[in-house]
Amino acid sequence: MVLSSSGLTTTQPLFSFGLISDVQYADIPDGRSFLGVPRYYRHSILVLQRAVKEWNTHQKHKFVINFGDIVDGFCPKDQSLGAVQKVVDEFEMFRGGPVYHMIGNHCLYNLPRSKLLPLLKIQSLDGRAYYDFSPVPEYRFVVLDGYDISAIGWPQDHPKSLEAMKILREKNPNENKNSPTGMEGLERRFLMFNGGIGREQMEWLDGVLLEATKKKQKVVVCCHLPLDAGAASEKGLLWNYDEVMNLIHRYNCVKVCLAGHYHKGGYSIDSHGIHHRIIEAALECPLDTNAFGHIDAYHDRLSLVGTDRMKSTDMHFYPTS
Ligand SMILES: Nc1ccn([C@@H]2O[C@H](COP(=O)(O)OP(=O)(O)OC[C@H](O)CO)[C@@H](O)[C@H]2O)c(=O)n1
Repeated sequence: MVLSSSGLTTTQPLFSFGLISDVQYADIPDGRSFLGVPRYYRHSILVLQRAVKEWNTHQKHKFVINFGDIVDGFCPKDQSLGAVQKVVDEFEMFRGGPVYHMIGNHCLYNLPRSKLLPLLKIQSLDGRAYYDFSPVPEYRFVVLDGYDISAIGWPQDHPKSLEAMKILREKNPNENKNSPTGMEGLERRFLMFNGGIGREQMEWLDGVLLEATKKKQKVVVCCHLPLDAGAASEKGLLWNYDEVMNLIHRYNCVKVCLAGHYHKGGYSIDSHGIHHRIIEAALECPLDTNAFGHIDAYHDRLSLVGTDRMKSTDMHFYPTS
């Protein structure tokens, strides 16, 4: 406990970290999404620069998490490598500790995993992009690879690509597999710009949650793709979000799931008391507006302190026996 400037006692967080999502930078003029929402491709890197400056000013953040889609799919392909490097370099200006990246669909429109993962410093075998880390003994972060089973990012004849195309052919009747036309409700998630978690990653997740439970750690699950329909459009959900959540619900250790992809942002608490917070996109910030923030982590809650378009959210953990 410390005394605040108002004279009230406050509890110090165990640790803090910065967060930002969907920078989707490209050196191209402003444009719009498929559905007509304005996108500010050049301004988004300025949002990131302001974020890093603020995180450095705080001098308390232990690390930063980038929730994916570092560069936009409209980035001219001969500029992809340079554009990703340019955004990574901006993240590297963070002085407090490591920056943890995850991959999104727009990253994969630009570069194959073999080029992308080293640039994002995601150490992996065979192109896998899932990992975990524990910044303090009380907490564990799990970063999922939502494009493990995906029709983008793997060579066309790769087993994971073939598995993804099979799912899309079975689930999506449209010729354009990015289109949800004629699909109903939650089935609308079976779009090519989404993906799924494969069996091996599910087994790995099971092992991490078991170990975290034994160590009495609180777990924060991070994925580019949202895991709860209450917090995002069904068109943005992980294909097998239901299987992943069924696994997570078998344990009591996961307290919060954080994601990007659904640019508007969102928030829900699911039937097991797990908080789902979707992070507002930096890409959709008009001139001189921002969408970044930081999270203060306590024993009993995560408190997201957002800037501008990123809403602040207090996530108190559901009591477990
Ligand atoms: N009905 C649609 C929607 C999109 N597309 C094409 O799919 C590609 C990806 O779309 P985009 O909106 O850029 O994807 P984001 O990751 O930025 O956003 C995801 C959603 O917001 C999730 O809720 C792009 O080439 C679109 O033109 C399409 O063909 N048909």
